[in-house]
Amino acid sequence: MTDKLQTIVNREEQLVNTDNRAEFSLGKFTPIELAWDKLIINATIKVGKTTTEKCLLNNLKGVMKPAHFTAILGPSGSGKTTLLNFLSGRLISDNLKISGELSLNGKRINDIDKFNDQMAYVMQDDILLATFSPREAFYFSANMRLTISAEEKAQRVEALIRELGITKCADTRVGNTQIRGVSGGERKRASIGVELLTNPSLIFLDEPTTGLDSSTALQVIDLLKRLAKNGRTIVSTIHQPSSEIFNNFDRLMLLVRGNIIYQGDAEQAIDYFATMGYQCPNFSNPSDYFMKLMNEEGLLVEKIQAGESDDFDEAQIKAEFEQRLEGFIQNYKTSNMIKELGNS
Ligand SMILES: Nc1ncnc2c1ncn2[C@@H]1O[C@H](COP(=O)(O)OP(=O)(O)OP(=O)(O)O)[C@@H](O)[C@H]1O
Repeated sequence: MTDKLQTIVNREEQLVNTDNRAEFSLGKFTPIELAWDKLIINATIKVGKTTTEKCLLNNLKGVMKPAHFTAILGPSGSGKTTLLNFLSGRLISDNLKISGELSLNGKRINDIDKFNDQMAYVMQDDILLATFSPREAFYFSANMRLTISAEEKAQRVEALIRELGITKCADTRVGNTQIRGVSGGERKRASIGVELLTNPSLIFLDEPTTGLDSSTALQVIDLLKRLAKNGRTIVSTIHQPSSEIFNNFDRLMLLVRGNIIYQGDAEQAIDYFATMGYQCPNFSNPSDYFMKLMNEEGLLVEKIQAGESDDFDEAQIKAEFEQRLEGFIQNYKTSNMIKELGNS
Protein backbone atom coordinates (compact mmCIF):
# COMPACT_ATOMS: atom_id res chain seq x y z
CA MET A 1 0.00 0.00 0.00
CA THR A 2 1.38 3.44 -0.87
CA ASP A 3 2.06 5.99 1.94
CA LYS A 4 -0.67 8.23 0.53
CA LEU A 5 -3.19 5.42 0.62
CA GLN A 6 -2.16 4.41 4.14
CA THR A 7 -2.80 8.01 5.23
CA ILE A 8 -6.31 7.82 3.78
CA VAL A 9 -6.94 4.46 5.48
CA ASN A 10 -5.79 5.93 8.80
CA ARG A 11 -7.94 9.00 8.29
CA GLU A 12 -10.89 6.78 7.44
CA GLU A 13 -10.38 4.71 10.58
CA GLN A 14 -10.25 7.90 12.65
CA LEU A 15 -13.50 9.03 11.04
CA VAL A 16 -15.14 5.68 11.65
CA ASN A 17 -14.12 5.77 15.29
CA THR A 18 -15.58 9.22 15.76
CA ASP A 19 -19.19 9.30 16.92
CA ASN A 20 -19.90 12.72 15.48
CA ARG A 21 -19.08 11.71 11.90
CA ALA A 22 -21.59 13.80 10.04
CA GLU A 23 -22.34 12.03 6.79
CA PHE A 24 -22.90 8.57 5.43
CA SER A 25 -22.46 6.79 8.71
CA LEU A 26 -23.07 3.45 7.08
CA GLY A 27 -20.29 1.75 9.02
CA LYS A 28 -16.65 1.00 8.49
CA PHE A 29 -15.23 0.45 5.01
CA THR A 30 -11.75 -0.04 3.62
CA PRO A 31 -10.75 2.62 1.08
CA ILE A 32 -9.92 1.12 -2.31
CA GLU A 33 -7.36 2.17 -4.86
CA LEU A 34 -7.89 0.30 -8.11
CA ALA A 35 -5.07 0.36 -10.64
CA TRP A 36 -4.54 -1.32 -13.97
CA ASP A 37 -1.74 -1.65 -16.49
CA LYS A 38 -1.17 -2.97 -20.04
CA LEU A 39 -4.93 -3.25 -20.48
CA ILE A 40 -5.78 -4.31 -24.03
CA ILE A 41 -9.29 -5.25 -25.12
CA ASN A 42 -9.88 -6.41 -28.68
CA ALA A 43 -13.15 -7.47 -30.26
CA THR A 44 -13.49 -10.00 -33.02
CA ILE A 45 -16.17 -8.89 -35.45
CA LYS A 46 -17.61 -11.26 -38.04
CA VAL A 47 -19.55 -9.90 -40.96
CA GLY A 48 -20.49 -12.69 -43.35
CA LYS A 49 -17.30 -14.61 -44.05
CA THR A 50 -15.04 -11.72 -43.10
CA THR A 51 -13.54 -11.50 -39.62
CA THR A 52 -11.91 -8.31 -38.37
CA GLU A 53 -10.32 -7.28 -35.09
CA LYS A 54 -11.26 -4.01 -33.44
CA CYS A 55 -9.25 -2.50 -30.62
CA LEU A 56 -11.59 -1.18 -27.91
CA LEU A 57 -8.97 -0.27 -25.31
CA ASN A 58 -5.42 0.28 -26.42
CA ASN A 59 -2.80 -0.62 -23.79
CA LEU A 60 -4.12 1.51 -20.93
CA LYS A 61 -2.58 2.23 -17.56
CA GLY A 62 -4.54 4.03 -14.90
CA VAL A 63 -5.71 4.40 -11.35
CA MET A 64 -8.95 5.17 -9.53
CA LYS A 65 -8.15 6.76 -6.20
CA PRO A 66 -10.04 6.68 -2.90
CA ALA A 67 -11.48 9.97 -1.64
CA HIS A 68 -11.64 11.20 -5.24
CA PHE A 69 -14.47 11.69 -7.68
CA THR A 70 -13.13 10.65 -11.10
CA ALA A 71 -15.08 11.55 -14.23
CA ILE A 72 -14.53 9.69 -17.51
CA LEU A 73 -15.32 11.78 -20.59
CA GLY A 74 -15.03 10.99 -24.26
CA PRO A 75 -16.93 10.89 -27.54
CA SER A 76 -19.47 8.17 -28.21
CA GLY A 77 -17.73 4.85 -28.87
CA SER A 78 -14.46 5.91 -27.21
CA GLY A 79 -14.52 2.98 -24.75
CA LYS A 80 -15.89 4.57 -21.55
CA THR A 81 -18.45 1.86 -20.82
CA THR A 82 -16.00 -0.89 -21.82
CA LEU A 83 -13.49 0.44 -19.28
CA LEU A 84 -16.12 0.86 -16.56
CA ASN A 85 -17.43 -2.66 -17.18
CA PHE A 86 -13.94 -4.16 -17.17
CA LEU A 87 -12.99 -2.46 -13.89
CA SER A 88 -16.22 -3.54 -12.23
CA GLY A 89 -15.94 -7.15 -13.45
CA ARG A 90 -19.02 -6.84 -15.66
CA LEU A 91 -17.38 -7.23 -19.06
CA ILE A 92 -18.76 -10.47 -20.44
CA SER A 93 -18.69 -11.07 -24.16
CA ASP A 94 -17.68 -14.11 -26.20
CA ASN A 95 -15.99 -12.02 -28.86
CA LEU A 96 -13.63 -10.06 -26.60
CA LYS A 97 -9.96 -10.78 -25.94
CA ILE A 98 -8.83 -9.15 -22.72
CA SER A 99 -5.31 -8.90 -21.31
CA GLY A 100 -3.75 -6.75 -18.63
CA GLU A 101 -2.97 -6.43 -14.95
CA LEU A 102 -5.21 -5.25 -12.14
CA SER A 103 -4.20 -4.32 -8.62
CA LEU A 104 -6.16 -3.34 -5.58
CA ASN A 105 -4.51 -1.31 -2.84
CA GLY A 106 -1.14 -2.12 -4.36
CA LYS A 107 -1.63 -5.90 -4.58
CA ARG A 108 -2.02 -7.75 -7.88
CA ILE A 109 -5.40 -9.45 -8.24
CA ASN A 110 -6.61 -11.98 -10.79
CA ASP A 111 -10.29 -11.89 -10.13
CA ILE A 112 -12.11 -8.61 -9.47
CA ASP A 113 -15.31 -10.57 -8.73
CA LYS A 114 -13.88 -11.50 -5.31
CA PHE A 115 -14.25 -7.85 -4.29
CA ASN A 116 -17.85 -7.53 -5.43
CA ASP A 117 -19.10 -6.93 -1.92
CA GLN A 118 -16.94 -3.79 -1.69
CA MET A 119 -18.11 -2.37 -5.01
CA ALA A 120 -21.33 -1.07 -6.47
CA TYR A 121 -22.45 -0.23 -9.99
CA VAL A 122 -25.21 2.28 -10.64
CA MET A 123 -26.61 1.70 -14.10
CA GLN A 124 -27.81 4.47 -16.37
CA ASP A 125 -31.36 3.14 -16.31
CA ASP A 126 -32.80 3.16 -12.83
CA ILE A 127 -33.71 -0.28 -11.58
CA LEU A 128 -36.27 0.80 -8.98
CA LEU A 129 -39.75 -0.69 -9.16
CA ALA A 130 -42.23 2.04 -10.10
CA THR A 131 -44.78 0.99 -7.49
CA PHE A 132 -42.33 0.99 -4.56
CA SER A 133 -41.52 4.09 -2.55
CA PRO A 134 -37.80 4.80 -1.94
CA ARG A 135 -38.23 3.59 1.67
CA GLU A 136 -39.85 0.34 0.53
CA ALA A 137 -37.15 -0.15 -2.11
CA PHE A 138 -34.43 0.35 0.52
CA TYR A 139 -36.01 -2.09 3.01
CA PHE A 140 -36.60 -4.65 0.26
CA SER A 141 -33.01 -4.43 -0.91
CA ALA A 142 -31.66 -4.43 2.68
CA ASN A 143 -33.62 -7.60 3.46
CA MET A 144 -32.36 -9.30 0.31
CA ARG A 145 -28.71 -8.31 0.59
CA LEU A 146 -27.73 -7.58 4.17
CA THR A 147 -27.14 -10.08 6.96
CA ILE A 148 -27.18 -7.50 9.79
CA SER A 149 -29.98 -7.39 12.39
CA ALA A 150 -33.40 -5.88 11.62
CA GLU A 151 -32.60 -2.96 13.94
CA GLU A 152 -29.32 -2.24 12.16
CA LYS A 153 -31.06 -2.45 8.77
CA ALA A 154 -33.65 0.08 9.93
CA GLN A 155 -30.91 2.38 11.22
CA ARG A 156 -29.06 2.15 7.92
CA VAL A 157 -32.15 2.75 5.77
CA GLU A 158 -33.31 5.73 7.81
CA ALA A 159 -29.80 7.25 7.90
CA LEU A 160 -29.57 6.88 4.12
CA ILE A 161 -32.92 8.55 3.54
CA ARG A 162 -31.76 11.52 5.61
CA GLU A 163 -28.31 11.71 4.06
CA LEU A 164 -29.62 11.48 0.51
CA GLY A 165 -31.98 14.38 1.19
CA ILE A 166 -35.07 12.40 0.18
CA THR A 167 -36.98 12.51 3.49
CA LYS A 168 -39.95 14.35 1.96
CA CYS A 169 -40.48 11.82 -0.83
CA ALA A 170 -39.41 8.68 1.04
CA ASP A 171 -42.98 7.34 1.05
CA THR A 172 -44.02 8.51 -2.41
CA ARG A 173 -44.02 5.81 -5.06
CA VAL A 174 -41.04 6.00 -7.39
CA GLY A 175 -43.11 6.04 -10.60
CA ASN A 176 -42.02 5.90 -14.21
CA THR A 177 -43.00 7.44 -17.54
CA GLN A 178 -46.57 6.14 -17.16
CA ILE A 179 -47.07 6.47 -13.40
CA ARG A 180 -46.41 9.83 -11.75
CA GLY A 181 -43.92 9.53 -8.94
CA VAL A 182 -40.88 11.20 -7.39
CA SER A 183 -38.78 13.64 -9.47
CA GLY A 184 -35.97 12.45 -11.75
CA GLY A 185 -33.30 13.67 -9.34
CA GLU A 186 -34.96 12.00 -6.35
CA ARG A 187 -35.27 8.75 -8.33
CA LYS A 188 -31.59 8.86 -9.26
CA ARG A 189 -30.58 9.57 -5.65
CA ALA A 190 -32.78 6.67 -4.53
CA SER A 191 -31.11 4.39 -7.13
CA ILE A 192 -27.70 5.38 -5.78
CA GLY A 193 -29.08 4.82 -2.26
CA VAL A 194 -30.02 1.21 -3.04
CA GLU A 195 -26.39 0.59 -3.99
CA LEU A 196 -25.12 2.41 -0.90
CA LEU A 197 -26.96 0.03 1.41
CA THR A 198 -24.11 -2.47 1.17
CA ASN A 199 -21.69 0.30 2.22
CA PRO A 200 -19.40 -0.02 -0.84
CA SER A 201 -15.88 1.43 -0.91
CA LEU A 202 -15.92 1.91 -4.67
CA ILE A 203 -18.89 3.07 -6.73
CA PHE A 204 -19.07 3.01 -10.53
CA LEU A 205 -21.78 5.05 -12.24
CA ASP A 206 -22.74 5.08 -15.89
CA GLU A 207 -23.98 8.55 -16.93
CA PRO A 208 -25.87 9.30 -13.70
CA THR A 209 -26.96 12.76 -14.87
CA THR A 210 -28.33 11.86 -18.30
CA GLY A 211 -31.94 13.00 -18.65
CA LEU A 212 -31.79 15.34 -15.63
CA ASP A 213 -32.09 19.12 -15.79
CA SER A 214 -29.00 21.09 -14.80
CA SER A 215 -29.89 21.85 -11.18
CA THR A 216 -31.11 18.29 -10.52
CA ALA A 217 -27.96 16.93 -12.16
CA LEU A 218 -25.93 19.16 -9.85
CA GLN A 219 -27.68 17.67 -6.79
CA VAL A 220 -26.66 14.18 -7.93
CA ILE A 221 -23.08 15.34 -8.52
CA ASP A 222 -23.03 16.98 -5.09
CA LEU A 223 -24.03 13.64 -3.58
CA LEU A 224 -21.19 11.87 -5.43
CA LYS A 225 -18.74 14.53 -4.32
CA ARG A 226 -19.80 14.06 -0.68
CA LEU A 227 -19.38 10.29 -0.99
CA ALA A 228 -15.87 10.84 -2.35
CA LYS A 229 -15.02 13.28 0.46
CA ASN A 230 -16.10 10.54 2.80
CA GLY A 231 -13.21 8.37 1.56
CA ARG A 232 -14.97 6.35 -1.14
CA THR A 233 -13.67 5.86 -4.68
CA ILE A 234 -16.22 7.35 -7.08
CA VAL A 235 -15.87 6.68 -10.80
CA SER A 236 -18.43 7.96 -13.27
CA THR A 237 -18.92 8.45 -16.97
CA ILE A 238 -20.71 11.73 -17.58
CA HIS A 239 -22.45 12.99 -20.67
CA GLN A 240 -22.18 16.73 -21.44
CA PRO A 241 -21.41 18.06 -17.96
CA SER A 242 -22.04 21.76 -17.33
CA SER A 243 -19.16 23.97 -16.13
CA GLU A 244 -20.56 23.80 -12.62
CA ILE A 245 -20.57 20.00 -12.71
CA PHE A 246 -17.05 19.98 -14.19
CA ASN A 247 -15.84 22.06 -11.23
CA ASN A 248 -16.88 19.22 -8.92
CA PHE A 249 -14.60 16.62 -10.52
CA ASP A 250 -11.46 15.80 -8.57
CA ARG A 251 -9.91 13.79 -11.36
CA LEU A 252 -10.58 13.64 -15.05
CA MET A 253 -9.93 10.92 -17.61
CA LEU A 254 -10.34 11.73 -21.31
CA LEU A 255 -10.72 8.75 -23.62
CA VAL A 256 -10.63 8.82 -27.42
CA ARG A 257 -10.89 5.68 -29.55
CA GLY A 258 -9.66 3.49 -26.73
CA ASN A 259 -6.72 5.78 -25.84
CA ILE A 260 -6.28 7.95 -22.77
CA ILE A 261 -5.22 11.49 -23.63
CA TYR A 262 -5.57 12.95 -20.13
CA GLN A 263 -5.64 11.45 -16.65
CA GLY A 264 -5.08 13.67 -13.68
CA ASP A 265 -6.39 16.59 -11.63
CA ALA A 266 -9.49 17.97 -13.32
CA GLU A 267 -8.52 21.54 -12.53
CA GLN A 268 -5.16 21.22 -14.30
CA ALA A 269 -6.66 19.94 -17.56
CA ILE A 270 -7.16 23.41 -19.06
CA ASP A 271 -3.50 24.35 -18.47
CA TYR A 272 -2.32 21.00 -19.82
CA PHE A 273 -4.06 21.50 -23.17
CA ALA A 274 -3.08 25.18 -23.25
CA THR A 275 0.61 24.22 -23.11
CA MET A 276 -0.01 22.15 -26.27
CA GLY A 277 -1.51 25.21 -27.96
CA TYR A 278 -5.17 24.41 -27.30
CA GLN A 279 -6.43 27.23 -25.09
CA CYS A 280 -9.97 26.79 -23.75
CA PRO A 281 -11.64 30.18 -24.38
CA ASN A 282 -12.53 32.24 -21.29
CA PHE A 283 -16.02 31.69 -19.90
CA SER A 284 -16.59 28.56 -21.95
CA ASN A 285 -17.40 25.12 -20.61
CA PRO A 286 -14.13 23.10 -20.37
CA SER A 287 -15.82 19.77 -21.08
CA ASP A 288 -17.47 21.17 -24.23
CA TYR A 289 -14.06 22.40 -25.32
CA PHE A 290 -12.39 19.02 -24.67
CA MET A 291 -15.20 17.21 -26.49
CA LYS A 292 -14.60 19.45 -29.52
CA LEU A 293 -10.90 18.61 -29.44
CA MET A 294 -11.71 14.90 -29.36
CA ASN A 295 -14.06 14.94 -32.38
CA GLU A 296 -13.53 15.31 -36.10
CA GLU A 297 -16.71 17.43 -36.23
CA GLY A 298 -15.15 19.70 -33.58
CA LEU A 299 -12.24 20.38 -35.91
CA LEU A 300 -14.64 21.28 -38.72
CA VAL A 301 -16.55 23.69 -36.45
CA GLU A 302 -13.25 25.21 -35.36
CA LYS A 303 -12.30 25.90 -38.97
CA ILE A 304 -15.65 27.44 -39.82
CA GLN A 305 -15.46 29.67 -36.72
CA ALA A 306 -11.95 30.72 -37.70
CA GLY A 307 -13.43 31.99 -40.99
CA GLU A 308 -11.78 29.37 -43.15
CA SER A 309 -13.60 28.40 -46.35
CA ASP A 310 -16.61 26.15 -45.80
CA ASP A 311 -15.65 24.11 -48.86
CA PHE A 312 -13.72 21.46 -46.96
CA ASP A 313 -12.04 18.38 -48.22
CA GLU A 314 -13.33 15.58 -45.97
CA ALA A 315 -10.13 13.53 -46.38
CA GLN A 316 -8.03 16.52 -45.36
CA ILE A 317 -10.07 17.12 -42.19
CA LYS A 318 -9.78 13.44 -41.35
CA ALA A 319 -6.00 13.48 -41.84
CA GLU A 320 -5.63 16.64 -39.77
CA PHE A 321 -7.73 15.18 -36.98
CA GLU A 322 -5.67 11.94 -36.99
CA GLN A 323 -2.53 14.03 -36.65
CA ARG A 324 -4.01 16.03 -33.78
CA LEU A 325 -5.12 12.87 -32.00
CA GLU A 326 -1.72 11.26 -32.41
CA GLY A 327 -0.18 14.40 -30.92
CA PHE A 328 -2.47 14.14 -27.86
CA ILE A 329 -1.66 10.44 -27.40
CA GLN A 330 2.10 10.93 -27.66
CA ASN A 331 2.09 14.02 -25.44
CA TYR A 332 0.17 12.12 -22.76
CA LYS A 333 2.57 9.16 -22.96
CA THR A 334 5.53 11.41 -22.17
CA SER A 335 3.71 13.60 -19.62
CA ASN A 336 4.20 13.76 -15.86
CA MET A 337 0.79 12.16 -15.48
CA ILE A 338 2.13 8.84 -16.77
CA LYS A 339 5.26 9.18 -14.62
CA GLU A 340 3.11 9.77 -11.54
CA LEU A 341 1.06 6.67 -12.31
CA GLY A 342 4.24 4.66 -12.08
CA ASN A 343 4.50 5.66 -8.41
CA SER A 344 0.91 5.00 -7.44
N1 LIG B 1 -18.53 -6.86 -27.62
C1 LIG B 1 -18.25 -5.98 -28.56
N2 LIG B 1 -17.98 -6.36 -29.82
C2 LIG B 1 -17.67 -5.48 -30.78
N3 LIG B 1 -17.57 -4.16 -30.58
C3 LIG B 1 -17.84 -3.70 -29.34
C4 LIG B 1 -18.18 -4.58 -28.26
N4 LIG B 1 -18.37 -3.83 -27.15
C5 LIG B 1 -18.16 -2.55 -27.50
N5 LIG B 1 -17.84 -2.47 -28.81
C6 LIG B 1 -17.48 -1.25 -29.57
O1 LIG B 1 -16.43 -0.63 -28.86
C7 LIG B 1 -16.51 0.78 -28.93
C8 LIG B 1 -16.54 1.36 -27.52
O2 LIG B 1 -17.81 1.06 -26.92
P1 LIG B 1 -18.26 1.69 -25.53
O3 LIG B 1 -19.66 1.26 -25.31
O4 LIG B 1 -17.26 1.33 -24.50
O5 LIG B 1 -18.17 3.24 -25.86
P2 LIG B 1 -18.66 4.49 -25.02
O6 LIG B 1 -17.53 5.44 -24.98
O7 LIG B 1 -19.21 4.04 -23.72
O8 LIG B 1 -19.81 5.04 -25.96
P3 LIG B 1 -21.21 5.79 -25.58
O9 LIG B 1 -20.82 7.14 -25.03
O10 LIG B 1 -21.88 5.91 -26.92
O11 LIG B 1 -21.94 4.92 -24.61
C9 LIG B 1 -17.76 1.07 -29.74
O12 LIG B 1 -17.38 1.30 -31.08
C10 LIG B 1 -18.58 -0.20 -29.62
O13 LIG B 1 -19.40 -0.40 -30.74
